[in-house]
This record gives sequence, C-alpha cells and structure tokens, in this order.
Amino acid sequence: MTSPMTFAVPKGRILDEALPLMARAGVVPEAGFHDKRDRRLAFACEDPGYRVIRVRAFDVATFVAHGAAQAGIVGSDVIEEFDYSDLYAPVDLQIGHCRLSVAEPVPGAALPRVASHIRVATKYPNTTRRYFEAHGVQAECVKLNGAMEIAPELGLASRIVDLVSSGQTLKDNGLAETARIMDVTARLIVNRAALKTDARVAALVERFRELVA
Ligand SMILES: Nc1ncnc2c1ncn2[C@@H]1O[C@H](COP(=O)(O)OP(=O)(O)OP(=O)(O)O)[C@@H](O)[C@H]1O
Ligand SMILES: O=P(O)(O)OC[C@H]1O[C@H](OP(=O)(O)OP(=O)(O)O)[C@H](O)[C@@H]1O
Repeated sequence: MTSPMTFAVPKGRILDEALPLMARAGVVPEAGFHDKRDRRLAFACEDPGYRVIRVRAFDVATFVAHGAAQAGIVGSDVIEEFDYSDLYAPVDLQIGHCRLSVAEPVPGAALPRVASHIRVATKYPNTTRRYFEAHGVQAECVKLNGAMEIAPELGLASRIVDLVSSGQTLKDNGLAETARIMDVTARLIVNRAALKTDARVAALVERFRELVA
C-alpha cells in the first residue's frame, strides 16, 4: 500500500483560516487534531491518503523543502526568508493577509536618510539584509524569535522588521511603521521532486487552484 501523503500546517494563527480550505480540498484531519490536550504532531485524515503534521511555521517550509512532507501551507514571508530551491509555491490561498515592515521608535525616518550601517532586530534576517542592501544600507541583524517590538526600547537595535496586520502591536509598543518590505499571504507549497514523481501532489495542487480561482 502507498503511504499517505504528508501535509504540513503551522500550528498557530493561519490554521483557523486554512482548515476550511483544506477540507474543501479533501484534507480533513481526525478529531484529535482539534484537541489542545492532544500532544501528537501527526494526525490521520478522514481520507487515509493523507496525514497532517502540525509544526512551527518556519519548519513547515523545511519539512516540505526536504521532501519529509510533500505539501503544506505557509506564509509567503517564510518562503521569502528561506528561498529554498526545492520548494514550489503554486497557489496563493488568499488567507493570512499581513505585511512585513520596518518599524522604529520615531516616525519619519524614510530609507534614503538612514545611516549606511544599522542594527535591526528580526525573525527574518535574510529578507531584511536583502531589503536594506537593495537600498544601499548594510543591516546587521539580531535574530529574535518573537517580541521584536521591545528591542528598540532596550537598545538592542534601532529598528525592527516584523509582520504587521492591524498595527496594534506596533502602536502599543511605541513604534511606527516606516517602510513596507512585502505584502504577505499564505501559499500552498509542495516539494518540487514530489510534484514531478507523485501524481497525487499534482492533483492536490489542481484542487487548491480551483478553490481559489
Ligand atoms: N498579525 C498577523 N496577521 C495575519 N497573519 C499573520 C500575522 N502574523 C503572522 N501571520 C502569518 O501567520 C504566519 C505564522 O503562522 P502561525 O501563527 O500559524 O505559525 P506558528 O507556527 O504558530 O508561528 P511561530 O513559529 O511564530 O510560533 C506568519 O508566517 C504569517 O504568514
Ligand atoms: O499588527 P498586529 O495586528 O498587531 O499583528 C502583528 C503581530 O502579529 C504577529 O505576532 P503573533 O501574534 O503571531 O505572535 P508572535 O509574537 O508569537 O509571533 C507579529 O509578529 C506581530 O507581533
């Protein structure tokens, strides 16, 4: 018997929006998936042809890029940060809308006026370096995994690069958005080799494509 296709999803905020779409595409995890006390990471699906794994957003991309999972859902922020060549993101799912932005304590410092070298706290060091480089600025990145917003006040960095949706988190921490690096939405991702060799992966891509068309 062929083993089930492994579908990776992030465990946090994207999931609520992703689950209805997955269901319409035929990927419905067993009941235990919704039970917060259930500590398993892999779940069978109503259709035995699938298995869903629940991992951190950045790790969704890693599992799929290495072929440990054949498909998954992840934000375009994560895809951009890793830039994995084995990852293909064929469908914009039009969920998880937010943006990746630069923010700092004092409003108004537009990019052309920044110093030639700055320190930035972020979970996205590669994207951040690329962005500032394109603007002729060398960014020294301090990698944080969350709560970036506190870094400027404590002198860890002069700016942050983080996701913004309502802007409330920035506001509550005395920061202002000074530049938008990219608009972000969640994407269906697949492993390129799996797409070529496993007809189930191509069929799944088609189903998601039709859903958002
Ligand atoms: N404020 C926001 N509004 C909308 N989408 C967001 C927001 N913050 C993050 N996202 C999207 O959600 C993704 C994170 O997904 P999710 O919270 O499900 O993952 P996670 O595994 O819990 O993350 P973490 O690794 O931070 O614990 C981000 O990569 C981004 O695409
Ligand atoms: O503009 P807002 O609507 O306030 O949203 C922005 C916040 O959302 C994300 O964090 P999340 O809530 O996912 O938690 P995290 O800090 O654990 O990443 C992001 O890192 C910001 O902190």
